[in-house]
Amino acid sequence: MFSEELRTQAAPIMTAIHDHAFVRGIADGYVPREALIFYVEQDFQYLSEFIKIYANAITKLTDRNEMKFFADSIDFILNSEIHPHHVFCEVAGVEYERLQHATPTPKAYLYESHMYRAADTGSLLNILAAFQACPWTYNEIAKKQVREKANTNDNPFKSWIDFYDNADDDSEVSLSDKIFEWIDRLAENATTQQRQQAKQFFLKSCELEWQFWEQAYHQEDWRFKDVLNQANTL
Ligand SMILES: Cc1ncc(CO)c(N)n1
Repeated sequence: MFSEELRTQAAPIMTAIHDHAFVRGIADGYVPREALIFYVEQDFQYLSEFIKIYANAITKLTDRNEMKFFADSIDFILNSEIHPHHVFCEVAGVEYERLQHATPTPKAYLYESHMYRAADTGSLLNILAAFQACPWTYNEIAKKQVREKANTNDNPFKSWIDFYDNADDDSEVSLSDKIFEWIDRLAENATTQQRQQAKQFFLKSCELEWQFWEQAYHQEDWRFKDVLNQANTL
């Protein structure tokens, strides 16, 4: 199965994500305030781009069920995925509304551009492969932390963990499993070269997920951020 190959090859990246200080911090109930704020600022922008890319993907579809999948995903980001952001804001003691105006950092910009590049190929397999790192890695993080019983009542991130553990709780099959099934169906009719290209999109997205935690943890920004900000006000 193609999706099994994807998971196996991404395993070292997934392990590094589980072990990342930010992700461990969620399990342990402590993440530095600056890291939480930086994450929410960047993730807010990232998810807005995601909505646009999903909307764009709909234009490549003819099947109503497939359209519904992307429409539901947009709805999920707009109406549900604000919850985990609120959890981080509450722990950091900042208002969410204050964190919605950031300039995407180099790594976030790279990840967003990578998604657009996948969408530009016009191949649904590439688009799904590039997107899949997003629900897959978060669901894996949450499932592992639930197995480790990290979601205790005294963990301030309990409801973040529970959210991504049950991100799709109206069904037995998780959202990321459904996407892997869809990827497998498309891969059956793809050439070896097309599968390789999709794999590159998936694996790079997995690394970019790791990079996203990393840049937030260390607040890695543009070296000349003041130049960018100044140019905005002129
Ligand atoms: C960067 C990133 N990846 C995945 C998710 C989960 O949807 C998220 N909120 N942000």
